[in-house]
Amino acid sequence: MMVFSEPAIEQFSSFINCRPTTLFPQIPIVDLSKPESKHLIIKACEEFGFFKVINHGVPVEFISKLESEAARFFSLPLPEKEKAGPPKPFGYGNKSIGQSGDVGWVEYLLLKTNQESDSQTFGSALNDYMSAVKKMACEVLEIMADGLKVQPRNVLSKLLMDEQSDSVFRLNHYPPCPQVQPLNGSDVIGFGEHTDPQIISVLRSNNTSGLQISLRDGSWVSVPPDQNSFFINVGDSLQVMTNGRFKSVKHRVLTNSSKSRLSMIYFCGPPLSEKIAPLPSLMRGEESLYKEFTWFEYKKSAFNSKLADNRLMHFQRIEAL
Ligand SMILES: C=C1C[C@]23C[C@@]1(O)CC[C@H]2[C@@]12CC[C@H](O)[C@@](C)(C(=O)O1)[C@H]2[C@@H]3C(=O)O
Ligand SMILES: O=C(O)CCC(=O)C(=O)O
Ligand SMILES: [Fe+2]
Repeated sequence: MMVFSEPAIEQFSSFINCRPTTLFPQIPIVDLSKPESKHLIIKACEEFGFFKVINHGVPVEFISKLESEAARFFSLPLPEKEKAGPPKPFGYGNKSIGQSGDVGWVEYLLLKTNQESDSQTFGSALNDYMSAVKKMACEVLEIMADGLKVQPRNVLSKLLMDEQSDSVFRLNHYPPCPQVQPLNGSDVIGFGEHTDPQIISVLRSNNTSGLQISLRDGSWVSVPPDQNSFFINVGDSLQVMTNGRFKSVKHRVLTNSSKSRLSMIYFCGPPLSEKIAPLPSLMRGEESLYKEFTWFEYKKSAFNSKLADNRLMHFQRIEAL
């Protein structure tokens, strides 16, 4: 059972007034089985830093098995869930996100990706799902490299394939938040606005709405949920690797008044020692917009920041501003 009680919502400070919500019907859809996918991916990353993937090859039974295991986990009594340990860096958390005081109407589980899980809770469902999603993420990154005309085509995907890859997996559960209506139509924040620090994030959710992305003009649009597809976010690291040609997408989750949302996200990170810098073949004589740094340095700084902070700001070259 979820631990959020009625009085808790009154103390809960994360409300925003953001109605009416605009839908995002023009969301780019990339069919991975089609040759034009490379052009569509580049256009989507340049325009939105976000797109939806169909014909992804992740077996539907892997998805539904993990979804039902996750739903079972989140329905356990709190002391059972807390046996997963606090989310510092891996474990179960609720309401509190990160170490800098952010809160959301969410409970979650943060998990390692680079070692076979012997989880009693999830059995083989976790490994099956993560392996299939990692394979699909590599395919997306290879098609992206083709679209960018950078070689070798595994220049990005090899960072995920590396044994030391610092990827993270996250299960988020947003219980229904029925108290929303009386509060003057305000929305309760499930997960506050932020960009993801990694290369790309691969998100799958059940059919409950809530995810919003920010467009280049600063407006927020709601992403219609689609449980049969995956959504890809451009992260800060890919912004740097493309020297700002792609921008990491600002996104957030608002709670739903009647349905719970369950999302599973694979955050594709490089090894800690990896230098995050623009890909040389993308730099036609231009200067890097960013200082040199490793993923370890970026992650350390990111994990000390607030969710909504512009984390890349500290790594921009002043001369290039
Ligand atoms: C407030 C925070 C939570 C976060 C670490 C941070 O200090 C800033 C980035 C946040 C984020 C967003 C994407 C992923 O959900 C996440 C696991 C990550 O890598 O960066 C979270 C971090 C977290 O929840 O610990
Ligand atoms: O749960 C979601 O749908 C998105 C959450 C998110 O953006 C994150 O965990 O970084
Ligand atoms: Fe995110």
